[in-house]
Amino acid sequence: MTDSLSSDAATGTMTDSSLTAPLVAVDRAGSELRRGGVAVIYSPQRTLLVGAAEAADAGLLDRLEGMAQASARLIITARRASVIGVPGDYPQTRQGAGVVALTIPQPVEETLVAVLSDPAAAINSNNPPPILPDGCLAEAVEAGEPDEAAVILTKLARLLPAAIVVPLTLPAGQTAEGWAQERSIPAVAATAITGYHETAARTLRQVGEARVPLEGAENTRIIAFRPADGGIEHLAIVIGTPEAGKPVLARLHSECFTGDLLGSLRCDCGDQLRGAILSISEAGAGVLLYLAQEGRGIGLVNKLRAYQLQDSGFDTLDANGQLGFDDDERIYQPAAEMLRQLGFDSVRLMTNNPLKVEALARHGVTVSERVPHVFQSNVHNLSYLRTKAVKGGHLF
Ligand SMILES: Nc1nc2c(ncn2[C@@H]2O[C@H](COP(=O)(O)OP(=O)(O)OP(=O)(O)O)[C@@H](O)[C@H]2O)c(=O)[nH]1
Ligand SMILES: [Zn+2]
Repeated sequence: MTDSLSSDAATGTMTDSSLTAPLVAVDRAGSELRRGGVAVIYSPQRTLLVGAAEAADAGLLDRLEGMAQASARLIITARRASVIGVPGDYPQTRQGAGVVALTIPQPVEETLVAVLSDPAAAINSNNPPPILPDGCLAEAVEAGEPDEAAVILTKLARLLPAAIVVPLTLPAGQTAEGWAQERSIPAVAATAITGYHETAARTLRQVGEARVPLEGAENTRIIAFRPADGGIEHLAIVIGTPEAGKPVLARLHSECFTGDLLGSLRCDCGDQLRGAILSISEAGAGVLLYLAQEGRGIGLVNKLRAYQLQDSGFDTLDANGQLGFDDDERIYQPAAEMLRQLGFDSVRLMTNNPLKVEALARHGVTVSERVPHVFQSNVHNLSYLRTKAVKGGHLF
């Protein structure tokens, strides 16, 4: 591999090994956290040894504090901090709210980590918010710090958004990467984590394509796009032959295992997916992007957790907040990149969600028209749809 940009002959896309290396480092560190292991996250100023709060049993906590010879702190999102009643001066918005570092009693106990980071543990512990023990200190973390990257890494790993971190004092002359390598621990730069989504989108390339006749849309091709770290693929479902140079009828559909595949009545996704395919087919041509961002970007497991919270009274947006997520964690750079590679720079977008229109425009795709995409509600999804309209600004 070379460090220079090179053109992929089959797709015309650009690949760059200097983009791939950080993606792979993020992927390795995230996998390690999912397995209950530790990773090193570094910036020019600070190096942290990190584990996922979700995996924090006594063994992991001992390992973190023992290896780093320092006290662990719990990093949670500002949204979770607000839910559990952490006092302090940190942003408490519903979107992109940053993270808070909690200094908690030493040695850090796994049950306290669970109660602070996991609403299910908090509910089961009969310990309703505010649940912060006396003497805990909360500190807002500056954007770009490795602590913030640690939480983003847990999100990328589709875990609860919370991390245990211990500062590392490196021996003179040793780099964070060198320290980690000696101990067979993955190391990743904080900037690689914070820039992951954008970099991954830039490296998407077409890796597979086939004709797949669908019910009601027989002239259909499916094209798979994969990022350079071998991460999860997004799919373009191209129906008919969209005319070049004219706005293409397009639907951005975020993966919903329960709705799309199982026909869950909790949401409207199944109807929207099949409805979009039929409408595009009836219109003659268009494209549906099937985006791998289940549960508005929080992953299937966290969506199931959110459903459980909804069954105890929280609406779809507040359930995300209880877990420490933003209302909507989705990103649309991959969609914009796929459209670009397919040769579409202007779309007639089938959506009720103004955020999708804004996001596509921000990523350089012209939305010439918003085409409403509304389906009949049912008794199970009525309040979900109402919340999206009243609190989420969806246009029904
Ligand atoms: N976190 C969370 N995700 C949900 C819930 N219900 C559905 N989803 C996810 O929401 C996404 C559905 O979004 P879309 O239909 O693409 O988008 P939308 O924001 O409703 O906008 P439209 O284009 O108008 O449909 C899928 O990823 C679902 O898995 C929920 O209660 N909580
Ligand atoms: Zn759904």
